[in-house]
Amino acid sequence: MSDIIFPVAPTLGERARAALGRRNLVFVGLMGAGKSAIGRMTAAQLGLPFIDTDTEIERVSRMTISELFAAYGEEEFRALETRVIKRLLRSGPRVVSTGGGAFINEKTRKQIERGGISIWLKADLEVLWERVNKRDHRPLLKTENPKQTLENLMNQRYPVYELADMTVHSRDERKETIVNEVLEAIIEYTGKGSKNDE
Ligand SMILES: Nc1ncnc2c1ncn2[C@@H]1O[C@H](COP(=O)(O)OP(=O)(O)O)[C@@H](O)[C@H]1O
Ligand SMILES: O=C(O)C1=C[C@@H](OP(=O)(O)O)[C@@H](O)[C@H](O)C1
Ligand SMILES: [Mg+2]
Repeated sequence: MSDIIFPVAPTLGERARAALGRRNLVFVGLMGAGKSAIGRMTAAQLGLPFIDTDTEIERVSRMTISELFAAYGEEEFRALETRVIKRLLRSGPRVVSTGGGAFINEKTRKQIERGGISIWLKADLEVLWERVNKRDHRPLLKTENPKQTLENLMNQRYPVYELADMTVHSRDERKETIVNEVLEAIIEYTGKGSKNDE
């Protein structure tokens, strides 16, 4: 008796992986948007390696982000961030989650534009605040009024994040739902004849 082979429809992750091709996927957005968490889960669905640029910076410098800011200041941190991201994007494909300020730095943004496709996780102030409020490892929020600081950063940065190739609304929903929306966004974006098409 011959075996009957049933065709199996590719999963959403497999379809998005095929659409991405050799390109890197780069998460951008404000602190608390979910870049690190959603990036890691997206990489698992795509079957690609994941790297968080803050984790990589901490590994190479053997210091925490807070220690780096305290010892060398934001400018030095940005210079290190630019170098690390440039190196990470040279090879791939992988999923890269950046720190919130990376895409705002023009040099880093150009590298991201050349080295991959970018996705902005866009979130409202209340959602961001609820999430960042729980931890105190973000040096830029060690101010008198961190919620106001976050709002100021939103006003300054949202026009720049708008330049990302894709946008997904990060909100009070299960992380799996957001990951699925990211995968759908990749399929839609690449299907439209995106830049760096393969
Ligand atoms: N959709 C979500 N629902 C609930 N919590 C989330 C969601 N997305 C992210 N988080 C949580 O919010 C916090 C901040 O997320 P994180 O990935 O560190 O953000 P970022 O890297 O953008 O600063 C983490 O504790 C993360 O688990
Ligand atoms: O917004 C920023 O300038 C920063 C965001 C942080 O990363 P997350 O966005 O992952 O919190 C981290 O890179 C650093 O504290 C600076
Ligand atoms: Mg992060």
